[in-house]
Order: sequence, then C-alpha cells, then structure tokens
Amino acid sequence: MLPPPSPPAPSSSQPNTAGAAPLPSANDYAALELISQPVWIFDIDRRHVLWANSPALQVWKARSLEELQARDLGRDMSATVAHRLAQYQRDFEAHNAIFAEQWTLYPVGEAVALHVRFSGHRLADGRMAMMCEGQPAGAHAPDSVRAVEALLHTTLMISLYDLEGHPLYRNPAARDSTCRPDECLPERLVDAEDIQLLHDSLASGGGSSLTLRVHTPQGVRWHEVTARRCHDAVSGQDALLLSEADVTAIKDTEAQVRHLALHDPLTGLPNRAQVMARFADALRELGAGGAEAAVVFIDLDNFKDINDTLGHAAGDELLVGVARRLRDATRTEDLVARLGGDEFMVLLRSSDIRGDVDHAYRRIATSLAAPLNVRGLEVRITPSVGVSLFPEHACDIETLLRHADLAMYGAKAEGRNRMVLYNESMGMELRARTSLEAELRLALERGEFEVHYQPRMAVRSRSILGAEALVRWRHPVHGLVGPDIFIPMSERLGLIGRLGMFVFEAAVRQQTEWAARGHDLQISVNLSPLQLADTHLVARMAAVLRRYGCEPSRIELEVTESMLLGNEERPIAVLKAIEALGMSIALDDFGTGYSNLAYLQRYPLHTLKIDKTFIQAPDVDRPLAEMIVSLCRLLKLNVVAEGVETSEQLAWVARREIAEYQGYHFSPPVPAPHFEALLEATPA
Ligand SMILES: Nc1nc2c(ncn2[C@@H]2O[C@H](COP(=O)(O)OP(=O)(O)OP(=O)(O)O)[C@@H](O)[C@H]2O)c(=O)[nH]1
Repeated sequence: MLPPPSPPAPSSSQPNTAGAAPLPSANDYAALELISQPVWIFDIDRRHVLWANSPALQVWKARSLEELQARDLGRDMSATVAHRLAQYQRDFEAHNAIFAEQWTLYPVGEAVALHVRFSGHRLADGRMAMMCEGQPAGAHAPDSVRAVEALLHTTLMISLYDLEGHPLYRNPAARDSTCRPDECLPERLVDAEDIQLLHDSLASGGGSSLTLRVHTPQGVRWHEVTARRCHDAVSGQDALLLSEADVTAIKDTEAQVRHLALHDPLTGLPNRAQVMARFADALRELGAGGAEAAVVFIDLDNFKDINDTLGHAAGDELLVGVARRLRDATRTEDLVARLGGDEFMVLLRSSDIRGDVDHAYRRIATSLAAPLNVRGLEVRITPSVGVSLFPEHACDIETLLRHADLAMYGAKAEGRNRMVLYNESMGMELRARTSLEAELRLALERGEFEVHYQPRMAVRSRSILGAEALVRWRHPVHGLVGPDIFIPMSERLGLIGRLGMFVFEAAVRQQTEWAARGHDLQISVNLSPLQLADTHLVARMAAVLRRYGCEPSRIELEVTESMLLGNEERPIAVLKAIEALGMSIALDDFGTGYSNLAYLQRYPLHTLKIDKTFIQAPDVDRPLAEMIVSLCRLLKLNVVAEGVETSEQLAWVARREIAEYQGYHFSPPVPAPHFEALLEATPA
C-alpha cells in the first residue's frame, strides 16, 4: 500500500487548521473525475481505496476502479505508516488538518514518487477517511527524495521555528511529541529560563546543544536539543532548526546511579561517600560563618546478637526502623547518614554546640529506647554515641569522624548506651593500643604468653578436682596484661586460632605431667567463637592429645552462650566432633546472656558454670541461680559455681548441693609451680 512515504516539502506540510474546503459527498466524486491530477479517497480504517479518478487509476496502475477497490493495501503496510495514518486521522478529526508530503507508492511493486496533499473526508457512515490529491514529484532528484523520506521516518524530532518561536515545520516524530500543533517553542520548554539559555548559547557560537525538560503528550520528558540558526527556505526569513532526541531513559539511569552512589540502599539515608562530599562543603561554610558543628557517631549495641538470633533480614528491618527514628528525632537541617553496618551519623550545626549536643543525644536515645517492632517481636536496642566538635576538635571531616569514632569506642568501653565526648587522651589511648597490637603479633614467637591454672574444687571434700587453664601475657615492659585486653585484640587481628592452640597444648602437656605424678586432674580450656571457623580445629586437637598421650576425657572445653545462639549448623557439628573425640564440654558464664534453656538439650553439654554475678549476689537475688541448679540436676549436668570469694557464698553453694566451685575463696589463677604447691597442701 501506502508505502513508506517520501519527503514533504517543509513549508507546506505544516498542519493547516483553518479554512479547509467543504468535504465532498459521494455524488461529488464524479466532478473530481474532470480534473487532471490524480485524486483518490482512502478508507484509513479498512485500508482500501474507496474511489479514484482516472489519473489516480493510472498512478496506481489499476485496470479499473473495481480492481483498485479490491486491493488490500493494508497487507504490506509497515507499522510506521499505519501509525502515521492513525495520527493523520486524529488530526483531521481534531483540527481539519491538511498535510502535504512526498510519498512513494508501490502500486505493483514499482516505486512511484508523488507529492500528495492529504485532507480529511467524512464518509456517509460518519467515519473519517482521507482525500489524497497527487502531483507528480518527478522534479525531485533521487537524493532529495531519499533525504525527505529519511526525515519522515526518523525518530529524531526535527522542527523549524521562526525567531519568535512559532512553528514553521515539524517532521512526524516532532509532531508526535507536541501537545498542540500550534505550540510555540517557549511553551514547549518546562523551565521558563531555558528559552533564554538556548538563545544565549546560540548567540555565543554557531550551534547549541542542551539537555532540557519539555512538555510532550507523554508528560514531561528530557530531550537533548540541538539548535542552530538557519533560513527558512520558503519565506527566506531567519529561523531556528531544532533536532531533539528523547534522553529521559539515560537521564533516569544517571539519576539512579547518582542516587545509588550517594545513598545507602537499605535505609535510603545518605551514605559515607555523600557525607564526605557534602560535609566538607558544609564545614567550609561553617568555618566562614563562625558557626559550630558536631559529628555524632552512633553505633548500635550488640546488634550482632539480633542478626544471630532473629536472622539477617530481621536485622535489616531493625536498621530501617532505626534510620526512620533517627530522622524523626533530628531537625530537617541536621544531616543523618548510615556509615555502614550498624553505624549511623548525624551532623548538627548550632551556635551553642555543646548545649545542643546534649539535647540531640537525649532525643536520639529516647527515640531509640521505645521497642521496635521487628517481625512481630518487640526488640529493644540502645546506642553508644561518640561526639567530636567543629572547630574545637578538628576542622576536616575525616579527622572529626575518626575522633567521634574513638569517642564512641569510649562509650562502649564505659558500658554502652551512653554518649562520650572526644578528648585528646583518647588519641593517646589509640596510639597505645596500636603499638600494643604490633607487640601482640610478636608475643607468641617471643614466648611472652604463659598459662595459669585456677583450681576447681569439690564443695564437700574441699579437694582439687581439676583446673581452668587461663592465658596470661607477660609483657616485657607493662608486666601482666589482662585477657580482657588482649583476647578481643587477638580476635580482631586473627591471632586467636594460634593463641587458642597454644593454650590447649599447654593444658594437655600439663595434664599429662600432673597425671604422671599422681594428680589426674580434669583441665578445662576456653574456646573462642572464632576458633569454630577453623575446619581443622578438631583434627589439630586430636593430634595434640595423641602427641602427649593424654586421655581426652581429662580435657574439657569451655564455650559461651553467644557461640550457641542462632540456627547455624557449624557450632553443633564442631561440638559433636569434640564429644566424639572423648572430650567434654562446659557452658561458661551461664546466666549472663540469653540463658536460653532450650540449647541445654540441643548441644552435647556436660557441665554448666554458673556465672559469678549470681554467686556474689545477695541471698534474695539468687532465685534464678536456684532454678538453674534444679534444671541442671534434672538434665544431669555437672554444675560449677564460679567466683566464690567468701565463706558465706561457699555455704550457699553447699546448701544448694552444687558439687564444684571455683574462686578466690580458695585460690586465684596461679602459675603451674604455685598450683603444684596447692596440690601438695590439699587433701586428695
Ligand atoms: N542485618 C544486617 N547486619 C549487618 C549489616 N551490615 C553489617 N551487619 C552486621 O552488623 C554487626 C555489627 O556488629 P558490631 O557493631 O561489630 O558489634 P555489635 O554486636 O553491635 O556489638 P557492639 O558494637 O560492640 O555493641 C555485624 O555482625 C555485621 O555482620 C546489614 O546491612 N544488615
């Protein structure tokens, strides 16, 4: 059929909404027979020629009107042509539009170029058809015919405006993207100042290329608009030639990428990168204006436990809830960001920053104090907060963040759920810690670790039943360093596996030495949760036991509650392998954490050590300890009371018929020779 059209003459193809000739009735067709140019009526809906005069029959290479009417012109019609015809039909209906364009017809497969004037033609049944009046286009050179055809088919929107912005010509793609046929250029642009921008950029050079927001029937879109000055070939007046490409998808993708680069995907808050970029500017402004600011560094307390007990997805939900609360608890001008993990940050600006920091902390702590609903459970979370001040503590964001982070560590060390303001001694502590870490790395090779033993006593007979092996670091300068300092450090530095095996081997060697001398004690060794990750742990332990000929049942491994939380298979598998090897397992510090009685049955436990806080509590505060003792009896677990320091505490332990105890009442952890002296002095 109506074939890929070929180019229109720009000046005449503009829709003409005024003064359309009255539509001919069916009887008028005969009169049209008298004119010499080809005229035919095309049924747009049904894709058939309804009527054609003789010159038109010639153009269509048809033997008769009936033969032409019988042709299905829709059969080979491209989607582009069908779309344009539908567009024409709408324009005929809406504006009595008239178009004049260059078309190429393919009546019997042969191309015929024709300049065609199209107008609407109302059929007797009320539908809108199209009257086509042709003029031979023989005068056009083949290249110009092709050029015009390309113009008609391209998705690039090409339009010509006079210098006031009135439309002179639009190709079909441009027509498709305008809201009204007579829409002026300034009306097309969403941002009023863009028309001036366009003129300015044209004035400063030959052409202009801008990405602008334009109104289209599909809504506001981003167009890359390339413009240049030219002459209108018809009127000779100065004109603007615009070509536009829709770049909305690219713009949207760019915006998404920018958003992702600067925001935390989980909470939608600004991320660390945005903090660094924006705060640097903000602080510069503050510096210039003499104002003050605070970097408030917030780390949630024991967040890992939420992940471990409720799962990572619940942890995520909690982080989203915390982000919302922080936003609500701060002013709109305060910048709230998620730095990563469970770390958040707020930048406060104020003229009285010390006073405002206290207020802000109270608001934050109060808003987080109310339980958060996570998967139907009420979860409570507390923050440890560190604060550094601008300009008092530093003037650049990196240092302020580092100081606030240090202060936050101070808050953790002081017991969590509090705010600590940075001070300079924290920097010194950090440096001391860093150098201690460096020395810790060498301490094993240098033989600076030693193992001390604390007796485990029979409550009734007061004889020594066993010992807990406890590692000590004898630092050449600082003397004995507490395990509360170097154990977490070793875990952080990845040294805990080697240190753990060092203690295990020392304990095994000691057990066999003492057994050979007639003191067959059970020795217990602490296991760090991080050691469970070592897939060779049990094999290494088995090799050590073999090397010293140690009876495995004489060694007990102490694990903590936190190692057993969650549903992971690994702890169970390791503990079962340890049991299979013949060693026993004790649960240490029971009662201080979750005291989840369910896992007492789930894990292969033999001994339960009741934490010293229960033993040292006044009599009235011991009902939980009593319940634990009864339960252990029921589960046939061996019970050890830890931290027995006084005769009164020992008497309580004895009354509860707890079989074993440990504590300063008899002896603190002591070096092996001292322990041997205790052995000699105590009844067997
Ligand atoms: N659910 C969830 N967990 C995360 C995400 N990012 C980090 N984490 C976890 O957050 C925990 C952060 O723990 P830490 O701050 O080191 O320790 P904590 O348990 O909060 O203990 P303290 O900070 O010492 O009070 C780690 O277990 C991470 O695996 C996250 O996007 N979603």
